[in-house]
Amino acid sequence: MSSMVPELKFTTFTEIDEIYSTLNKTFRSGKTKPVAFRKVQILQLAYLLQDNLERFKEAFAIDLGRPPLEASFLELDTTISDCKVAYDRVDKWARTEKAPFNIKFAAFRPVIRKEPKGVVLSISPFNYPVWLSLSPVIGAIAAGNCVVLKPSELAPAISGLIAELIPKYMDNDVIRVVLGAVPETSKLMEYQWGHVLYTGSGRVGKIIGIAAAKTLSPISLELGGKSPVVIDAKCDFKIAARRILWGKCVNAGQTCVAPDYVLVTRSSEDAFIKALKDAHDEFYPSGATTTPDISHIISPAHFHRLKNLLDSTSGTIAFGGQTDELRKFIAPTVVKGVKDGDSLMSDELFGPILPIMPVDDVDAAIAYINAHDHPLALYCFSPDATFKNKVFDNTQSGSAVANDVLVHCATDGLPFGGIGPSGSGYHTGGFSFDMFTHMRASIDSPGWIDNFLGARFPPYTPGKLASLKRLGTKLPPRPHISANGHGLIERRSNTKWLLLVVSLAVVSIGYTRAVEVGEWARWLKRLIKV
Ligand SMILES: NC(=O)c1ccc[n+]([C@@H]2O[C@H](COP(=O)([O-])OP(=O)(O)OC[C@H]3O[C@@H](n4cnc5c(N)ncnc54)[C@H](O)[C@@H]3O)[C@@H](O)[C@H]2O)c1
Ligand SMILES: CC1=C(/C=C/C(C)=C/C=C/C(C)=C/C=C/C=C(C)/C=C/C=C(C)/C=C/C=C(\C)C=O)C(C)(C)CCC1
Repeated sequence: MSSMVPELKFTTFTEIDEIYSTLNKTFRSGKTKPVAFRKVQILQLAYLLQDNLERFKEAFAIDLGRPPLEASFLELDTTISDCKVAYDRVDKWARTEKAPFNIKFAAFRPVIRKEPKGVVLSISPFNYPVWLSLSPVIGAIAAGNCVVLKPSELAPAISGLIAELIPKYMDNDVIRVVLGAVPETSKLMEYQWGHVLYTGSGRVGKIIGIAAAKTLSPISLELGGKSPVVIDAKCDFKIAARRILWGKCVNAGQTCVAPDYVLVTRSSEDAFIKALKDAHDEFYPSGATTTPDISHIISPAHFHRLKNLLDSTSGTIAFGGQTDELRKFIAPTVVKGVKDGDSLMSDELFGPILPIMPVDDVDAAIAYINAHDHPLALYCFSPDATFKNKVFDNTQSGSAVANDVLVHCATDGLPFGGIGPSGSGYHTGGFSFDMFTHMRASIDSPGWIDNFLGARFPPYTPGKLASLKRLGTKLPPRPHISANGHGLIERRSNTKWLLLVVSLAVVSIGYTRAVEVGEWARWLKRLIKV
């Protein structure tokens, strides 16, 4: 490890106890409540990154062999941008919100107070060790919480750097980093938390979910899965191939929303693979095995997992396939003719291997997707709105992305999250703020309301019941259910309102006329007198 990168020293259990108790004390003191305090912390976090870009890039190279461009574009810039968005919008996010106007309840002056949940915990994975560690911290701080961050032990250079810099830039009584692996995370999960955000594999997600249930800590799970790509034979293969190959090769495929596999019609399989090969040769003109533009696999265990999957496939390697155990390197590899049940189709790949599964048509592609867990992302490349709608309307996934990959994660204003086995809960921007915020319902009831609501008090009488019934809800007309089971909602008749408007118009015109006639009559009278 470079001399600039600190050694990873795991946090002891005694220190974890102290951290939990200090942060709870801080939260109870109300220190994190003023929005101005939160904004200072958010800005400090942005400068933590901006002042140390070179150290972070170096740490990325150590942990993941990550090319500096990918480190900047995908993580450092994205996280700084998240800080700026939160800094600019937190005043608005944190503002007490009025409930939608409803004449029945208006007198209560109902509002939603945006309150922090308390001391929250974020457990992050190795693959995007800056963005997935610090972006949730931004949301948690913006929402006025105290935070414990547990970054991944598999990315020791980045996690160590974060642990070194957080105390230098941020309030140590409000945010702390716990370094460690399974024992330290298990210890953390013994406490009750205002909220737990877990980002990582579904396997560990289950363990964390069970632990959170024991203390009734609310939890969001950001998990993974196999994100499919559906290719329409009519799409521009050159554009589709470049984008898909980029999404597969970025961070050596170790991206939760990486395109996992491609579903393409049989007749287009070869043409699409040719487009992928052209993109590959354009990206890596002197070959993929020597390029500095591909990250390495995080650990020997993951390298061997991927190599075993590749060795056991029944598909044919169209290109790539080179591996180097010493460098934990796997070349971008496209495997053609992959069938359901293949080793490459069993689990999320999380590596630079792209299986191509030929299908008869788009219906077969949809059927395959629906027979498996809802993915974190579903990609569809097509110029045709009918094709895209067919794919998206008949499937479920965390996100539905047409004609690109990955960039939706960083698209301002969109929630990022899975569905079912790919996760629950949403983060980034205002969605992170909401995740770490308690929406505290609040009303202030005036005394005079009992003139209308006094009937709620015992002794209960038929008269009181009838008067409360008058306040009840009036439903629209009952829907007509047709033979095929579909319901038809009858349009509510507007005659009543029309009659009211017409009568008002008649009365006001009549009145004006009457006034005018009166004026004329007075004028005539005066004339006759003269
Ligand atoms: N949905 C998302 O936003 C998202 C983002 C990135 C990664 N992921 C998923 O994360 C996975 C890869 O990341 P990973 O390998 O670092 O995940 P992981 O589940 O192995 O580890 C994540 C975190 O959990 C901790 N952990 C591991 N085992 C534990 C245990 N038994 N008990 C308690 N804590 C434990 C680790 O220390 C780490 O901090 C992939 O499945 C990927 O799809 C999801
Ligand atoms: C330049 C001008 C203009 C155009 C601007 C445009 C078109 C800007 C487009 C920017 C885009 C598309 C940026 C995309 C960024 C995508 C990123 C950073 C993706 C990040 C993905 C991540 C972090 C994935 C993470 C996955 C994880 C964590 C899973 O494990 C105009 C046209 C506006 C005019 C002015 C000039």
